[in-house]
Amino acid sequence: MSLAAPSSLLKVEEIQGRGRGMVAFQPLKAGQIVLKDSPILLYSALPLIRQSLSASSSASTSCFCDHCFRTLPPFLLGDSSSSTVLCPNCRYHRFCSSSCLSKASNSSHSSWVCQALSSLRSNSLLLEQPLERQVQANFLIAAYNLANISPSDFQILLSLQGSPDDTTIAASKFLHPLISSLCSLSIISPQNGCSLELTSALLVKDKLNAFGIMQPFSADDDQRSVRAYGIYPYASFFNHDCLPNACRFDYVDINPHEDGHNTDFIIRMIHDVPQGREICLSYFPVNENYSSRQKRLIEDYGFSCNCDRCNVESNWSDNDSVEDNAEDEEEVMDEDQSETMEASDTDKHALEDNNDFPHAYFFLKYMCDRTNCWGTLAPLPPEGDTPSNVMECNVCGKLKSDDTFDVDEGLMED
Ligand SMILES: C[S@@+](CC[C@H](N)C(=O)[O-])C[C@H]1O[C@@H](n2cnc3c(N)ncnc32)[C@H](O)[C@@H]1O
Repeated sequence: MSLAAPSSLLKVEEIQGRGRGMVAFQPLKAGQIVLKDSPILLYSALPLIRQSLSASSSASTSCFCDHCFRTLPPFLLGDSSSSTVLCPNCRYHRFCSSSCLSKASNSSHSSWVCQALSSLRSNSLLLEQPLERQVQANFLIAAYNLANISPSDFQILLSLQGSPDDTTIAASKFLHPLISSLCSLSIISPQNGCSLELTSALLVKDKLNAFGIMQPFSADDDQRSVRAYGIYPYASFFNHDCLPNACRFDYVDINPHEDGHNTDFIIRMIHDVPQGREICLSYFPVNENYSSRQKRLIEDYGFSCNCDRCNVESNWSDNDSVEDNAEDEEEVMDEDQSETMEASDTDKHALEDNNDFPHAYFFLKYMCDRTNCWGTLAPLPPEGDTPSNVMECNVCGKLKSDDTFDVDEGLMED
């Protein structure tokens, strides 16, 4: 199944050596929103049996809504003032409202999912497995459920990039017998069957295409964990670049409660690009060094990166970090250079010939400087033809003006 073009701004094209990718269909402006996407499938990144939030037996059984993944307030048994609701069947999964429970009962927490997850929670073989295997089980339950509740979305999932490799085949050899023994899997997915091959194919689609929906940013926590994973049908066409020209924003826990779009993504341009240029995201924070990026890209996504930045950094010693080099560059950059860097990325290439670290401008201008954040900054959307000079961090949400002075956040709320 092929998806229609996601918007008039982008088209999906075959890119040599990279499969499909997203290409600018017209010149794009810094801050411009080029895509809004909603997940076709979401699943929890937590272990099958979650730790309680406190040692008390009356403590919460989970800390996110099991449908929209909004953060839930602590839940005390017997507290009738709590607006959160438990699934009346399993009494385990919790939802932020009766409306979310009702939506979930017809979709993400169907009676099949409810029974399947309950049986997995009593499977000692699976509970002894590492977290990754348990989360893959969560995914497979969600994916086979999708086959039943939305066959067209299931076909979209199957059409995403990825063919099974040794790792996913090994995982499916363990998981497939477990999942296929669950109550009437053949009823849930009649037209697709439930073969070992299908389970392997699903696992690799997930591995290469799922986006992590992170815990809220906290300056005290340098290891933000993932609360859930989602499959986004259009956003999964973006290829990776270690110097991205667009970045992903989500407004989890911020989007209005009722609208059902808590986990939607917005992709915004970091800077101007001309028509025909490929639009790429970075699949992880841009501060990682060359060897750790290459390792992640090979292990998690099955390719080695040969982007401009990797070509430069492959010659650095292992101890060099972008921060060290960016600081060195900051000292030598004069006013004229800074202005050049605000211009289009055609100008960027002019800078490249002269520096050991031609991409220093990116880290100075587009990397958030808040402790433990490592987010990327993109301008707010332009108003008409007028570009915004306010940059927003896609991790901590900090707003700052393009000339690096913090913006009064009260003023920004209007
Ligand atoms: C989320 S998908 C991106 C879209 C994908 N190219 C497609 O055809 O659907 C991720 C996969 O795209 C490919 N890919 C992404 N960025 C790449 C890059 N910079 N160089 C080579 N392959 C890349 C890898 O196969 C990766 O596992």
